[in-house]
Amino acid sequence: MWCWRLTGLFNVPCRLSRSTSHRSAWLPGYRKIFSAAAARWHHTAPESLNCVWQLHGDHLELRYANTLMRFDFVWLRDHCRSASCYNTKTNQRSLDTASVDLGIKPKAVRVDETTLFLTWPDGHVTRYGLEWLVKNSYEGQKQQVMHPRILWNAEIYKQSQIPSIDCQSFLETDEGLKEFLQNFLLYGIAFVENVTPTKEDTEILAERISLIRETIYGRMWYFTSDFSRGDTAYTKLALDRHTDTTYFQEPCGIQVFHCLKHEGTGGRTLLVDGFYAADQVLQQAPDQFELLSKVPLKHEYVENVGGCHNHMIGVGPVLNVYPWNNELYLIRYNNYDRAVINTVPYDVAHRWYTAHRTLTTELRRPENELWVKLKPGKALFIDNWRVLHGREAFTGYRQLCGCYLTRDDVLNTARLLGLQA
Ligand SMILES: C[N+](C)(C)CCCC[C@H](N)C(=O)O
Ligand SMILES: O=C(O)CCC(=O)C(=O)O
Ligand SMILES: [Fe+2]
Repeated sequence: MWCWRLTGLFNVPCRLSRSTSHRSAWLPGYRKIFSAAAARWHHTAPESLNCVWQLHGDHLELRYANTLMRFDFVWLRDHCRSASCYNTKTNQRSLDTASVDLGIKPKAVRVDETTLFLTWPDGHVTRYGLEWLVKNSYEGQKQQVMHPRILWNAEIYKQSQIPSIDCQSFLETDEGLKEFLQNFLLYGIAFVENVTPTKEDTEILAERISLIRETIYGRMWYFTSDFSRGDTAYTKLALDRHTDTTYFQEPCGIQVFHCLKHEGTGGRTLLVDGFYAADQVLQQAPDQFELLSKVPLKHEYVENVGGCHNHMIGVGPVLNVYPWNNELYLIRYNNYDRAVINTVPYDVAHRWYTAHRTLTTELRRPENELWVKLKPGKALFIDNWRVLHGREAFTGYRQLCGCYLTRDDVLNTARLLGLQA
C-alpha cells in the first residue's frame, strides 16, 4: 500500500519563505478549545493580563503575545537554562537528557510579567523568559521563515536594481561584504565587480565568505570547451537550466563563476529562480508540489573520459521543504544527470512526470529567465540550492573559472555579520 500523503505530524498549510510578514492564522478549532478552557486559566498580575497558562495532564499551555503555545514537560525540563543544566560559555547543554524521567511533571508553576518559573519534583527550578518561549516554541517557529527571501522573475529582479559590489569594498570592508551577502540571501545571486580576471583573485573572493568545497572537479576549477572531462559543460553546446552536483548526497551550496576570457559569440548565462517557479506550482497545484517534495529520485554522474573515472549517486526529491513550516530550502533539478527512476511504482512515476512537467513549464517561461553575459572582472555567486543556471551555445575560445563553496560556511559568515540566514 503506497501512501504519498503527509503523516499529519506536521500538518501545516503549505507555505514558501517569501517574507517575514507572511503569517499564518490559527486554526479556528484551536481557538475554540482555548476559550472553553479559559475559566480555569491562571493569569499573571492584573497589569500583565497578556500571559495566561494552564497545566494539563501531559503538557503546559501558555498564551503570551498572541501566541498559544503547548509545551511537553520533558521538553521544559530538557531546555532548562540554569547553570547546572546549560553552559552559557560554550552554549552547550550539560544536562543529561536521558536521565530525565519521561513522566516528569512540574510540582509548581508561576508566571510573572516576564518569566515562567517551574519547580520540579526534586526541587530544581527552571526559569524561561516569555519572549524566549515565543521565539523558541513550535507554535512560534512555524509562523516564521528560516530564510527570508525575495522570489523573482526577470522583471522583479531588474526592477530591484541590485548593485554589484565593488571588489575592494567586498574584500576590505564589513559593510561591503554584508551588503553582498544580504543580496545573495534575498535573491540567490550576487555579483562582485572589478575583480582581477585570474583564478587566484577569484579564489581570494571565495575565501572571503566561505570555505571552498573541493570536489571531483578540483578545488578551484578552470574550464574551456576542450572536453577534458566527460560532461557537456566542457563543450560549446547550450545547457538548459539546471542545478549542479544533483548527484551528490548534499549538492554543493554555492557556485562561483568568473569568465576570464571569451573571444567569440553567444555563451550568455541563464539564471532562473527555482523557488519562484516552485511557488507557482504550489499556487496552481499544491498536490503536485507535494509530490515533487516527497518522491525520492536518484541523480548520477558516470564519467570515463581520459584518466577521469567517477561514479556519483545522490538521492533526494526535487523540492526539499522543512516539514514544520513547509518552507522550501533546496531544489534539485538537472534533467541531464537525473538517473533511472526506480524508487516509485509506475502510477506514482506517472504522477511525478505530470508534476515535473508543471514545474518545467514554469522554469521555462521566458519572463522567468534572466540572461547575463559574464565578462572578465565580474564574478557571479549562485545559490545552487535555489537558482538554476544554464548557458547559450557559443563559438570561439571561452575560459571560465570558479569553485563551489560549502553552504554552512557562507551562512555562518552572514550570521556573524548580523544577518538572518
Ligand atoms: C562547474 N564545473 C565545470 C566544474 C562542473 C560542471 C558539472 C556539470 C554537471 N553536469 C553538473 O551539473 O553537476
Ligand atoms: O559554461 C557555463 O557558462 C556554465 C556551464 C555549467 O553549467 C557549469 O559549469 O556548471
Ligand atoms: Fe552547471
